Amino acid sequence: MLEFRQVAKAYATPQGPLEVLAGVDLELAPGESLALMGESGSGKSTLLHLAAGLDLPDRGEVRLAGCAISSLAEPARARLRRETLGLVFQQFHLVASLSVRDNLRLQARLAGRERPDWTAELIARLGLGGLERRYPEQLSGGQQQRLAIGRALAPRPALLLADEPTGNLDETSAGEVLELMLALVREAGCSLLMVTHSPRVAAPLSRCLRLSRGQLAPHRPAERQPCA
Ligand SMILES: Nc1ncnc2c1ncn2[C@@H]1O[C@H](COP(=O)(O)OP(=O)(O)OP(=O)(O)O)[C@@H](O)[C@H]1O
Repeated sequence: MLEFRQVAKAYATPQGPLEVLAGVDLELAPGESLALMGESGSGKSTLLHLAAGLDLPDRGEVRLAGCAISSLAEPARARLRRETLGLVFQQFHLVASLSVRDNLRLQARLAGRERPDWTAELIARLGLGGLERRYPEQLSGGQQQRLAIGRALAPRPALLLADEPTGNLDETSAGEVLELMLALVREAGCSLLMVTHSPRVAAPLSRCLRLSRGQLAPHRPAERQPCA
């Protein structure tokens, strides 16, 4: 589903190049869920952006759904992203001028996969029934985050990329939102790559890797190692 082959990425800084990924290999199988942990600044968001083709590696290759997304021009990357990926970030990036229902419909339509029955089911599953006509600013933080997750899943993507998807929520809402997201992902047979600082959030996923000094290594989140 997603493959990194010897991916390297550095940023130019006033102090010289900052090497964030130093030849990273990664393979995520269809339906697999992977938690990505690591200290602040270790490069987790960078890795996620490369996976989505929002940025390009300096060396190596990123393959998404069998396509070398890192070798495509931006219009083709954008198409592959629309057709294959759901993205959930800490900032919800909802369309403020569209209602709950239209936020969901827009995303599905952009991917050419609008299904009114699925939109209706999502609204119910997200606990947003009765709020379909509201605008994002008229929702609570937890409701906005559920909508952001629903919007990412509306086109039934093959892979969901999530960056601290419950980072802005209180513990109870975070637990509920996470449970809902994992259930929807499982039912859809969708793969999941999720960045998190929380061992509790990482624990239910099938695998956990830790990014440190530009390299990925297997990690056991339950042990609450220093990255938590
Ligand atoms: N555009 C950029 N230019 C220069 N440096 C950058 C740029 N983007 C990120 N960095 C640096 O690269 C490193 C990795 O950043 P990244 O955001 O990927 O880390 P992260 O693990 O996601 O951090 P956090 O957990 O705090 O969100 C950091 O040291 C950051 O300051």
